[in-house]
Amino acid sequence: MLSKLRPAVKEPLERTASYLAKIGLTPNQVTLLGFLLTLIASYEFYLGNQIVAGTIMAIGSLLDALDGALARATGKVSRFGGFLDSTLDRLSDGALLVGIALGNLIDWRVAFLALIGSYMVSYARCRAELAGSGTLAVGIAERGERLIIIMIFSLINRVWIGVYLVAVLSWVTFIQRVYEARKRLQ
Ligand SMILES: CC(C)CCC[C@@H](C)CCC[C@@H](C)CCC[C@@H](C)CCOC[C@@H](COP(=O)(O)OP(=O)(O)OC[C@H]1O[C@@H](n2ccc(N)nc2=O)[C@H](O)[C@@H]1O)OCC[C@H](C)CCC[C@H](C)CCC[C@H](C)CCCC(C)C
Ligand SMILES: O=P([O-])([O-])O[C@@H]1[C@@H](O)[C@H](O)[C@@H](O)[C@H](O)[C@@H]1O
Ligand SMILES: [Mg+2]
Ligand SMILES: [Mg+2]
Repeated sequence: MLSKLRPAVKEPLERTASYLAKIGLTPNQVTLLGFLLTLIASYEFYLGNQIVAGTIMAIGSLLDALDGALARATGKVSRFGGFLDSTLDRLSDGALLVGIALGNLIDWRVAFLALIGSYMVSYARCRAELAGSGTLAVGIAERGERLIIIMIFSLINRVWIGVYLVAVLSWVTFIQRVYEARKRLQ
């Protein structure tokens, strides 16, 4: 869903990316910086500081949109950069939910369901694309949506609602992707 917004936010992202280029940052550095901020946000969840965590998470996630924009704007797109971006996304998804669960902000079993659901969404896309489906950016709760849900509910000190929603919507998205993959890979 949110990935359809890409063309609409291309220009402000490019402008911000050109600023990052000016201060000498490389795409991989931006990827790592975003990851580091997400780890700090996870620790803040563990401490129970949901609003601080949600705010840091927003900045970290924004950097995730900016690393690719920077790579494209400066001709520094690399296969390793794409690999690093996606791999650190998985670690970030895990760290956030572990931080929320260890901070006792949610029943750990719900966090567990949300985590496996999120991983299945990403894995289904990756595996289907490898099998030749073409870009499988489909479903109600792609990564951008899942992050925004967690952010919004953290900012109102109700992250548990966000995790419940992700636990349900990620599995719905996984099923949507399985159906779509079945259609495309016949
Ligand atoms: C509470 C406040 C105080 C906090 C302040 C923060 C605020 C300034 C902004 C808060 C916005 C917040 C809601 C942001 C949430 C954004 C979040 C949902 C974004 C999620 O990210 C997913 C995003 C990116 O996905 P990918 O990583 O897959 O894509 P790319 O990185 O573009 O490309 C990958 C591709 O690039 C190559 N590559 C990558 C890295 C690398 N090291 N090397 C490489 O070569 C390689 O080819 C890879 O394969 O998903 C995108 C979906 C969509 C675009 C989401 C749009 C949301 C948007 C960001 C919202 C903000 C818009 C706003 C108008 C921007 C203003 C900028 C501002 C700073 C002025
Ligand atoms: O598949 P998903 O979790 O909705 O979302 C994500 C993709 O949109 C993104 O392009 C990729 O870099 C991520 O690692 C992740 O796979
Ligand atoms: Mg990125
Ligand atoms: Mg990323």
